[in-house]
Amino acid sequence: MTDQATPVQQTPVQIAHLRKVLGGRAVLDDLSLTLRAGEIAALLGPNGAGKTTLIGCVLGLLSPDGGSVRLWGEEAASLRAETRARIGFVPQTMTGFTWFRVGELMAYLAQYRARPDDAEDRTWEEWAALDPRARIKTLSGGERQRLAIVLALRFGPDLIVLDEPVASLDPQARYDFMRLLPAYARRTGASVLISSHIISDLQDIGDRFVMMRHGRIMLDMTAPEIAATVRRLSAPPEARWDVEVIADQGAEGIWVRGWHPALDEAAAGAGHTMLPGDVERLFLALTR
Ligand SMILES: Nc1ncnc2c1ncn2[C@@H]1O[C@H](COP(=O)(O)OP(=O)(O)OP(=O)(O)O)[C@@H](O)[C@H]1O
Repeated sequence: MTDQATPVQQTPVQIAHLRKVLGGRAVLDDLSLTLRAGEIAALLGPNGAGKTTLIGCVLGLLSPDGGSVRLWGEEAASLRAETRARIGFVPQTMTGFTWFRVGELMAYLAQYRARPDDAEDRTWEEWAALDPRARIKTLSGGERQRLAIVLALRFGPDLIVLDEPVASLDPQARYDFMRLLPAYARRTGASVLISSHIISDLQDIGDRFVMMRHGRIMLDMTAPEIAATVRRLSAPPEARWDVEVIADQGAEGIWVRGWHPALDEAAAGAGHTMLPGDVERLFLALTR
């Protein structure tokens, strides 16, 4: 999706025709995606779909083999330091820094950030509830993940990139985090790109759902768009309905896009039973 009205310098992430080859294979292929200011994009895809590779390209850790990745108009792989300081990244698992104590690492990394923000510091530190004197090597997996989240968010980033951030969190921490994160985005106007396999979590917070498979984007829609324009039909649609088949599950049904209410009567008359689109069912159909 592109937005002609928004200057590229104000567009947090603009990816055009991205191609990334790893191990002699195109892991990302002709992938285009735009993330606007204040938007939360949920990145969904089965194992190996290319989500982490895409995130690596957004963070400039991987260079494109084709196409471009721009953050606020700058090439992701060669951002200015002040632009890089606007990004918070939460990795799948936090490795390294194990010899530090929690409080020491926070203080150390604080020196490198452009805009310390005491209020944000407190919000996230209270959520994480970590002992600042604890050595990182003694933290549990979930506690390390809390630390990774605090380190990424406490300095008020304008773009937050999270790669499967909640898998190791306990239910209460995950529940609270999934409320704090969109509240932060609303409060600050930050944009969020978050990947997770826990679709129910993303359903509550995502403005847009970007579904990937085999290195390509299969679908990029908002939840209301999915509800309004996607249907599962019990039989193939008639050609004159002018809808696009996006997944054919045979006896389980056929998913179409481009539905509109005027077709309801025709479908009922032709004996179709219909199921409205929802994020989880659609994802499962598209990635089966
Ligand atoms: N350095 C590499 N060399 C070769 N292939 C790689 C390399 N890194 C990743 N891949 C392959 O690229 C594909 C995409 O991997 P990626 O980690 O981006 O997927 P993912 O969607 O994040 O998966 P998951 O949900 O399992 O974390 C996989 O098939 C993986 O094996």
